[in-house]
Amino acid sequence: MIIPNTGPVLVLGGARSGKSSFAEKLVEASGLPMHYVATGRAFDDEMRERIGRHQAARQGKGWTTHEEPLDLVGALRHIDDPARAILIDCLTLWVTNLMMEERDMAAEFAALAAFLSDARARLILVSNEVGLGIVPENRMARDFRDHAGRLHQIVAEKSAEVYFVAAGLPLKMKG
Ligand SMILES: Nc1nc2c(ncn2[C@@H]2O[C@H](COP(=O)(O)OP(=O)(O)OP(=O)(O)O)[C@@H](O)[C@H]2O)c(=O)[nH]1
Repeated sequence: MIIPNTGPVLVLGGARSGKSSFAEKLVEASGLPMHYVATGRAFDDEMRERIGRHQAARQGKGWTTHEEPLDLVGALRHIDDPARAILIDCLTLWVTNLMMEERDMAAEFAALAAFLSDARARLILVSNEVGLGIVPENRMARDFRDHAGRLHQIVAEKSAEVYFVAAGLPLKMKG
């Protein structure tokens, strides 16, 4: 059975909260061909190892992987199709990559919002909720937290469903 696509789904959570596996289950339950858009970059051995583990976990399950650290909207437009389910993992790494390249954050977020308004594929977007702790000591970390918070509000507004995952348990916040 194919569940109707009512609009994008945003899955938020902390590190190791189980948000990615919850999001993967939503995509698998769609019954549609599954596309994984990774924004992560292998900067060091630890990240290479992590990415390798994720790739191994998806192996043989029918996922098609796309790696796009910066032009997320371009990559999504390229594969947007009503007969596909697309998992975007994750928005906070995209924010990190945009900041590293000193991109215009407001313009990038507006482009994503515009895409979400008319996207045809079933979209599941994963992101880290990073705003719950104490105020970060350095300026860059504070800017990152603020960009992520703004982006989450923009994406949540465009989403049909929003979940917050903690301890492997999803809490539905919208939809
Ligand atoms: N470049 C690239 N990155 C990938 C690939 N698969 C996964 N990743 C990245 O790995 C990241 C997730 O890594 P983790 O830190 O292990 O997971 P997490 O999101 O903190 O953990 P959970 O809360 O359990 O989901 C994602 O945000 C992806 O961008 C891939 O095939 N290529």
